[in-house]
Formats: sequence, C-alpha cells, structure tokens
Amino acid sequence: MEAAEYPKASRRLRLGIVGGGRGALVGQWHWTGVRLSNRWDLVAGALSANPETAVASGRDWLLAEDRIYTDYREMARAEAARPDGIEAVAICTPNWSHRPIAEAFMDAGIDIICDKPIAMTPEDCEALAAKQAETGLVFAVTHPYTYHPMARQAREMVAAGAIGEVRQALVEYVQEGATEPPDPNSKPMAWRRDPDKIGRASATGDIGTHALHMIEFVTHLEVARLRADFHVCGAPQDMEDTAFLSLAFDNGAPGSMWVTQAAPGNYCGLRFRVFGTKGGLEWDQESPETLRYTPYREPEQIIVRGHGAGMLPAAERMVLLPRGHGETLSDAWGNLYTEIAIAVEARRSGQTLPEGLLALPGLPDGARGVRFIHAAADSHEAGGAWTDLT
Ligand SMILES: NC(=O)C1=CN([C@@H]2O[C@H](COP(=O)(O)OP(=O)(O)OC[C@H]3O[C@@H](n4cnc5c(N)ncnc54)[C@H](OP(=O)(O)O)[C@@H]3O)[C@@H](O)[C@H]2O)C=CC1
Ligand SMILES: O=C1CO[C@H](CO)[C@@H](O)[C@@H]1O
Repeated sequence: MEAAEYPKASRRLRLGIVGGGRGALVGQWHWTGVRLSNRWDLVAGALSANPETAVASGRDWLLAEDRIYTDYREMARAEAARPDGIEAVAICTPNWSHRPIAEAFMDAGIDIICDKPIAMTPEDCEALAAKQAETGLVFAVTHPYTYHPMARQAREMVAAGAIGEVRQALVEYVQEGATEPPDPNSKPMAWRRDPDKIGRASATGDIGTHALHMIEFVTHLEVARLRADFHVCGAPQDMEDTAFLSLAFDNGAPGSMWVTQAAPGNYCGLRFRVFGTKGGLEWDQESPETLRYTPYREPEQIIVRGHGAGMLPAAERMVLLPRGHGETLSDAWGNLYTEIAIAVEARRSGQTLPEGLLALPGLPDGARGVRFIHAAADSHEAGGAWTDLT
C-alpha cells in the first residue's frame, strides 16, 4: 500500500522560542526537531529569565541581535508588530510559567507549541481552551514519543484490528536520575522538586504524562479511572520519584502504569505492552526501531522500521532512512515539528487537511495530562482510592 504523503511546505515558517537557553534541557530537543523537519526558521527568542543569559544564549543560537529578547512579553509585542514576525512560538520553560507565556503569545495572534504539562491546574487549562476557542490558534503539545514510526505503527495496527479488542494494556516510563541527590547546579533539577513550580506531582507529571498520552494513543482508549500510590525509592526528597497506578480504560479493560526516576539502568524506558482478543504488541522507546507483534497461535513477528514489509501508511510516511539505518528520538522530534508546521501552515492559509492526516497532540491532550496529574495526586492522598479521569 502507498503511504499517504504529507503536503509539501510552501516555505519555512518563522519560529520563536521562550526558554531553552544556556544550561537548559529541552530547548535543544525542540531545536533538533526544528532543524530535522526543515520546515522552520528559528528567528527570535527569549531564552532565559536572566537578561545576561538570554543575550548570551541568543548569540549562541546565532539569532539577530534585534530579535534576542530579555522579556517574553516584549517579544510577543515586538514580533506581532513586525511584518516578518514569528508565526509560532515554542514554550520550553518550567511548568508553572506555561500558561502566562502561552496567553501572552495567543493575545498577539501567534500559534503555540507548548511543552508538557501545559499548565498547573485544570482551571488554567480551561482558561487556555477559552482563549484558543476565541482566537482559533493552533496549540500543539510536545509529546515526541508518539512520533516514532513504530509507535504510530502500533496505533495503526490496533485500529486495523490486528490484536482484536484491547483487553489489557501496560505502560511504563522508567528512568534512573533520582537515584542519587540531584546536582545542586543543575538548572532542570532546580525547579523539579518544588510543587509551586512543577505542580502537585513530580515524576508522575514529568514523565507519567507522556506514558498516559502514549497508552491512549496506541489503544485508541481513554483511561476512565485510576488509582495511584506515590513513593520515594531513590534519594530522599519531599515529592514522589515513583508511582504505581492501576488504570481502568473506558471499554472496561484494566491496565497499569509504572513511573519511576529511581530505577538504576533505565534511561528513557517508555514501554508499552497491549494485549487483545487476537494478539499483542510490545514496544520500547530505548529500542524504537522494532515492534513485537504476537498474533495468537501464530508465529510472532518483529516488524522493523523501514519501507514496506508490513509497515502501515501512516507510520511509513514518517520513515526517513532505510531499514537498519537507525532513527531515534531526534527524528521523532523532527516528525513532530513536521506535523506542527503542517497544522500551522494550514491554519494560516485556510487549507483543510485530510481527516486523520495528523496525530498532533493539542490542547485537549495537554489538559488531559494536567487532569491526570491531579487525579493521581488526589488518589494518592486518598490512600489509593479509585478516581475519575474523564
Ligand atoms: N517534551 C519532552 O520530551 C520534554 C519536556 N520537558 C518539559 O519542558 C519544560 C522545561 O523543562 P527543562 O528544559 O527540563 O527545564 P530547564 O530548567 O532545563 O529549562 C527551562 C528554561 O526556561 C528558561 N526560563 C525560565 N523562565 C523563563 C522566562 N520567564 N523567560 C524566558 N526563559 C525562561 C530557563 O532559563 P533561566 O533559568 O536561565 O531563566 C531555562 O532556559 C518543562 O515543562 C518540562 O516538563 C522537559 C524535557 C523533555
Ligand atoms: O518530558 C520529559 C522527558 O524526558 C526528561 C528527562 O529524560 C524528563 O525529565 C522530561 O520532563
């Protein structure tokens, strides 16, 4: 079967970035996606709350001097006033600042690319949703892992009935970074232990939101209810580094989620196992090129990323290199930024895209992540009680 192509870009779109300056973590990953997609020019930035770091970082990134900003509000105003102003902004700052930054750029008519979790509370998300409804802007949320072709392949196989009806699903996102106390000079760790800056949960929000998005994406189901227990399994700290969750999907299937940042030997272990009436699918982000498919009572298959040989069209259109010529998380970021560019260009030019072409996480997905954090924290505080997530 031929893979449906993404529409060609008519030009590169103009992007600005807030956060991601010297010492920051995720800004570089956004920049990688921007470059690999070849659909964006990064032309402006407010890269730090500290003016000196903002300027130094803007020069590192070779931004024009007049487009290096020391205040994101000024950036929103100035860029909106330029004929060649940015068309979208990527928000790569700590969680607590996402809402005010997004609002400033939405007020300026600029499309939003926001890191997760998109805000601190469900009420924040409602305010953002109201502003999106009023402005009609794109609001993309950066869950890159569903942009691995083999994660997309799993989703498409479930939709095509390859494993029958989903009867149970397990997801884990396991890391090791909280095993020892954090480096006191680490910028990314400085705010991740502070509930005023990260929110009501630590690891559960930081990586559990990706796990939630992935398992719902692959199964085409929603988690209707959950129960959660938070633990500290690594170096002593006030917030949880580990969570065990039981899940109840909206079709009645049970599931589980394990999230930890204190499991030595695990680096970025986002993994799922999904089983249905006719077979199972298993995938591991640390070995993203293969998908294990176990049709019941038939030989198991290892499907390898590449062209043909069992790849379904929506997954195959994200394939960049031939089979065996490794693609990894940076390519997934490139695929994500490709879909964001297509959505932004379509909105700006008034095009309607074919139904189902994009699988871009939007504001409802981001808001779901925030509700998930609160439901998990509520459940933990209630001794692991079942808590609604719908
Ligand atoms: N999608 C994904 O896969 C990932 C998502 N994330 C998410 O990305 C966000 C950022 O995380 P991370 O990169 O680890 O955090 P860092 O602390 O490493 O980086 C945050 C950056 O934001 C800057 N910043 C803070 N406030 C402002 C402001 N008012 N104006 C301009 N810049 C500002 C900081 O600069 P300074 O301190 O100098 O002010 C720093 O450069 C979080 O929400 C996190 O959950 C993180 C990793 C991966
Ligand atoms: O979203 C995320 C994924 O990866 C990071 C580190 O590996 C996390 O801490 C982060 O917030």
